[in-house]
Amino acid sequence: MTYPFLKGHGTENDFVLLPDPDGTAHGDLAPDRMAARVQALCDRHAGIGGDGVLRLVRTSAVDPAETGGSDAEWFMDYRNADGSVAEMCGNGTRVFVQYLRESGRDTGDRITIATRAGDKTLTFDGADWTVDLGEATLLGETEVGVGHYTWPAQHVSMGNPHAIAFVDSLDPHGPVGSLLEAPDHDAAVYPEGVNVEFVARVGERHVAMRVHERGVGETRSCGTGAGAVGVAAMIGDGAIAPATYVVDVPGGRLRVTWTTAGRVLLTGPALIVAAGETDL
Ligand SMILES: N[C@@H](CCC[C@H](N)C(=O)O)C(=O)O
Repeated sequence: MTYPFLKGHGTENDFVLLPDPDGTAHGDLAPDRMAARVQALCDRHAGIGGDGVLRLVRTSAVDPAETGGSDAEWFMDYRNADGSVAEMCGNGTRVFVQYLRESGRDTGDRITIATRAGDKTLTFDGADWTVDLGEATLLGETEVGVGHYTWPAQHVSMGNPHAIAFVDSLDPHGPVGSLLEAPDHDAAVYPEGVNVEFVARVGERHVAMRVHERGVGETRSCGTGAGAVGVAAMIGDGAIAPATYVVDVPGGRLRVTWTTAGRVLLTGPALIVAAGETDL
């Protein structure tokens, strides 16, 4: 049996999109088989390839325990490439609404979708999407490590967990290395795993980052990570809200605004690049 898919990315954080409006296309799959399907779709050699899967399903077709009883029409069912379920995906939200727009399912410039981390509202300025990620929760200091190097890190939740370490250099030949393996972290602080961002200062209100994502590996971008990094950098600089920082990622450029109300806004592109049918 085949089913439709699309491929899209936001600053090269890439996703397989699975339109499943009434929740029946994959609903027969037990959780372990859905995880296997996600792994097969995301496989870069034998599958379509992606950092994760975005299943697009009407909120009314999903257990309210997962959607938080949201009134939004669409629920973003996000899964990492290893099949694990995550609370949120910042880049994924932009790609999700870009698909809604291109498919004519919702042509508005302002769209609210449900996620496991609550409703997220996105606005379109004609080129980029801005997602209101909500408030960052600052959870204190921890430590991350690569090989025999360790760094102090900020523990920030954007609905999903992040550890942010400021470093002198992001060079893969330097201490941060190739990030082929997950950085060391405190399992007591992060029992569900963590997304680790390494950040270098580039200039005034301008930083660059590399990220090792939980459930994926190193990716070309992480939207919730960029949001958390922006806030950590602003706090480090003693910046007064509202403030906007540029966050460079290997796959492009994102902008992060911290509003006077304490909300974190993430702005960047979203592209749908392919569509087809698969039997994976
Ligand atoms: N790439 C995403 C984050 C995806 C989820 C993450 N790997 C996790 O497990 O928390 C983003 O753009 O935010």
